Amino acid sequence: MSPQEKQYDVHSLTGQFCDAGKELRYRSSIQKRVRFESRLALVLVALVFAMFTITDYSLLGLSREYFLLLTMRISVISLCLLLAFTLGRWGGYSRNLWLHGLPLWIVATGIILIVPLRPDSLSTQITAVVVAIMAFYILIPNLLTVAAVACIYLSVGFLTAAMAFTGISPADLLRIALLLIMANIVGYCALLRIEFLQRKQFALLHEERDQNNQLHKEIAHRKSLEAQLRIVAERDALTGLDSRSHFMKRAEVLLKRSRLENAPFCLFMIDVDHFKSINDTWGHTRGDWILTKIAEACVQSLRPTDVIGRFGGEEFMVALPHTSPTDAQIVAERLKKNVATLPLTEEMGELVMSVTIGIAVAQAEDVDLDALITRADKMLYAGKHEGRNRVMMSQEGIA
Ligand SMILES: Nc1nc2c(ncn2[C@@H]2O[C@H](COP(=O)(O)OP(=O)(O)OP(=O)(O)O)[C@@H](O)[C@H]2O)c(=O)[nH]1
Repeated sequence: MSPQEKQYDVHSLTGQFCDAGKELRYRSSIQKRVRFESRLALVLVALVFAMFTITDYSLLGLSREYFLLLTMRISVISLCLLLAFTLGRWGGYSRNLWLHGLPLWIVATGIILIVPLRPDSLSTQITAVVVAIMAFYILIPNLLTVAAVACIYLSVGFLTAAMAFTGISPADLLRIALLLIMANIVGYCALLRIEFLQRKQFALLHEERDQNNQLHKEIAHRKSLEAQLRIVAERDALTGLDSRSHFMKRAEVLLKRSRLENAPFCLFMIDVDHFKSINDTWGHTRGDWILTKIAEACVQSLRPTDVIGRFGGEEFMVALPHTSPTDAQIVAERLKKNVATLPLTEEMGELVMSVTIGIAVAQAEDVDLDALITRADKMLYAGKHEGRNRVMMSQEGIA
């Protein structure tokens, strides 16, 4: 038996889960229904008890025995109704079990007390006891153990009262005892079966729920993994800018949209000047830090609608939709200036960073980014050639 199945194992004699925690959870889950059914059963018992005052009257008339019986019946009825009210307020089925068992003891005592008061109607009372045993097991919700103990009390009490007050023969007493034993066995087996089936149903429901929860957890885990993978694929790990492939995808979309809208579009190719000497002088870690600072300066120089990515090494690219060549020139100059005024660490002293920017302006025949990149790269190369720290714009495409 797997550990999962073991938790839902039901005891073959008590009809309860072997696992105490599971048993408590089960009882809590049926608490509301049990309360309702118990209260309903108590009201019905009170009604049945009340109805028998009519037969008492027809048998005894307004005699002393009748009034004694009436007092007993009124006590039982009042207690039943009081318990119905109490169960509605405090009848938790996981903790206050005794409150659910109490009505059985009160009704059983009431039935036993009828024997000395109406000793001549024993046959009717035997029927009432058998019916009560069945009702205790099946109609009034209780644990099997609670119902069984109450039924044994009723049976033994009734037999004792019959022996003491009715002058019944030992053979008849034995016959009644056998009848009550039979009633108890049938009631016990019926309730055991009901308890077993209800708990199995509960177990199945919970197993299914557990599996669903597990599945939901796995789906959430996979989704978070996918999101992490997407971030890894779309973001440059050092600068947090778009990765090259993601930048290309986004820039292609922007270029296509600009063509459809007949709007201007520019592309920057940015390269940090003399970065090798930075690495050589200050080390790669400091070089990495400077790259992230330059990336930040670039982002701060752009509009939210512009898209920037790290092209590789110390090279960045920017796509500027809805940007005329004149505006692109202004943005590039601003970006260059922001990089030049970057605050660096004290130990770096007067070190000033610079970038060279090549700009390409989209033309009508540029169906994808390739031609634009080539032109921007050419301009970048020209800028490097002319001494770096400058903005160079391709004249192609400028009206
Ligand atoms: N710290 C750091 N350095 C990088 C990274 N990627 C590329 N580099 C370095 O950037 C330097 C680029 O050197 P070069 O291509 O010779 O260019 P440069 O020194 O910037 O000179 P110019 O571009 O001609 O002005 C190399 O030393 C690379 O190792 C990076 O992620 N971190």
